Amino acid sequence: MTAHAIAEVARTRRLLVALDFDGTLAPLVDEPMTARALPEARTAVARLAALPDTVVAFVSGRSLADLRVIAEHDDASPVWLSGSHGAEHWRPGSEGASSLDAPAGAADLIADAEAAVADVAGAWIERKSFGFGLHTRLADDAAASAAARAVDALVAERAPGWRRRTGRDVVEFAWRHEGKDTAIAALRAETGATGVVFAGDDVTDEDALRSLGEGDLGVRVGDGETAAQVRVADPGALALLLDEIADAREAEVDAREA
Ligand SMILES: O=P(O)(O)OC[C@H]1O[C@H](O[C@H]2O[C@H](CO)[C@@H](O)[C@H](O)[C@H]2O)[C@H](O)[C@@H](O)[C@@H]1O
Repeated sequence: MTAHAIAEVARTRRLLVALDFDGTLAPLVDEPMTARALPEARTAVARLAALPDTVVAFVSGRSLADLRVIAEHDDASPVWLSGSHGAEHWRPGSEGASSLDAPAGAADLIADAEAAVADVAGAWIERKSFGFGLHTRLADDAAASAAARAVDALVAERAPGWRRRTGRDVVEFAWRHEGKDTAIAALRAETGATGVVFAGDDVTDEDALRSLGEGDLGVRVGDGETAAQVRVADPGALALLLDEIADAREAEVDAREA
């Protein structure tokens, strides 16, 4: 099944390989800014991005600026970026500036969320381009629930229109409502892709996976319900799969040029 699906998508005229970052290219870690893609994932991404009619994009919930740091991404990179779940973009040759115009009261709300969890062991607030995330990876279950209740109550009262998303030991709140489906639609249109590979590990990645169509390939990394056709165990297994896609795509390019 997997080999057949890879062979099919690799034959498409113009291929977009869109990849979630945390938990997909990079193993999850306790301190978010220390996350890095596995070396073998970096190698596979570089192989794919160097091929003709093949575009690689990272589609992440991270703020764009943070994504560029952890992905060790610079202005010379051929890798396209969608950050903040599709609300921020960087394209090759662009400046990648985002308009962050926060709604009234956002700064006070985020400061109050920080104060609300300051004494909860293992809980902390990540400030993001369009809101914030409550992290509880290092909290026990009771503390994590208490922190979520406190923050949920604040947002319900002061910003009921903000989008709430759950992830791996994180609850995020954002005044922008784009999802990874939006990111895939924009990337598909801008790249002229005729086939898309998307891989992700988390609930938010399912927005992208559900948006895929005929001729595309969805990959779920790890456990959990999914709309993906293919599942791999972890980022190491995903790196191997990306290498297989690169092999198949190279063969396709060679055949076209012969
Ligand atoms: O869409 P992604 O690229 O998967 O980003 C989703 C969130 O990733 C980060 O949090 C997650 O990874 C951290 C580092 O491994 C981990 O400590 C945390 O428990 C995970 O939830 C990031 O901090 C969030 O802003 C992203 O939205």
